[in-house]
Amino acid sequence: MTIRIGIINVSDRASQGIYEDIPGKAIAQTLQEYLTSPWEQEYAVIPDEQHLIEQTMIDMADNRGCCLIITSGGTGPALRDVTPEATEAVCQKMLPGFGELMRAKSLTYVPTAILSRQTAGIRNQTLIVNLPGKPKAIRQCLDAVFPAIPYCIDLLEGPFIECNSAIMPVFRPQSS
Ligand SMILES: Nc1ncnc2c1ncn2[C@@H]1O[C@H](COP(=O)(O)OP(=O)(O)OP(=O)(O)O)[C@@H](O)[C@H]1O
Ligand SMILES: Nc1nc2c(c(=O)[nH]1)N[C@H]1C(S)=C(S)[C@@H](COP(=O)(O)O)O[C@H]1N2
Repeated sequence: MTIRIGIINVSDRASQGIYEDIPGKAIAQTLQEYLTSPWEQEYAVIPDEQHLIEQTMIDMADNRGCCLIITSGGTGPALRDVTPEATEAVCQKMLPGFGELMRAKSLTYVPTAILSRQTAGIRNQTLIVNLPGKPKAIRQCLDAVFPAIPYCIDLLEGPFIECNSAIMPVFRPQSS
């Protein structure tokens, strides 16, 4: 089973070319370091438009076979920040522990971590995880939650993801 992972940078400015797409590239770079299994990426840089975010997530999950979609940006309190709303709209189940853990870890770096409403959820067999848009937040948040992601994808009957244990200590319960 091919491991296909979707990366979506939600940013008005990056999508207009005003910012370089640093967060999206940081996600791809981090996954490249973590995974020893071969994987392919689906990639998008889009503005903070809820309908477009939902359509991009649906396309990556339903048509392009992504077992995992990671978003960056649009999780804060600003008027145009709607990534968590889009995530909830396309998911059947939410996994609030992801947001709780990422905020807790992020709080050790910046007090404004509480401003992120980042969450995670499941659409059919696809796990969707939100990260904040700050480039530094990408690695900090992924390091916190990625140990549980391969097992989550096992439970969704997706592909078996193997990682470099020195860089990413994945945890799978013994009984699995
Ligand atoms: N390429 C980048 N270089 C430097 N900082 C960045 C970059 N992309 C994002 N950031 C930082 O992360 C923050 C959040 O970015 P994000 O794009 O999610 O939200 P934003 O500030 O609301 O941008 P926009 O209004 O364009 O959607 C930015 O305000 C900025 O401080
Ligand atoms: N690890 C980490 N988390 C972080 C930050 C950060 O710099 N590092 N910035 C916070 C800030 S300032 C905001 S406004 C929120 C939301 O960011 P977003 O709208 O770019 O998603 O993420 C928060 N979480």
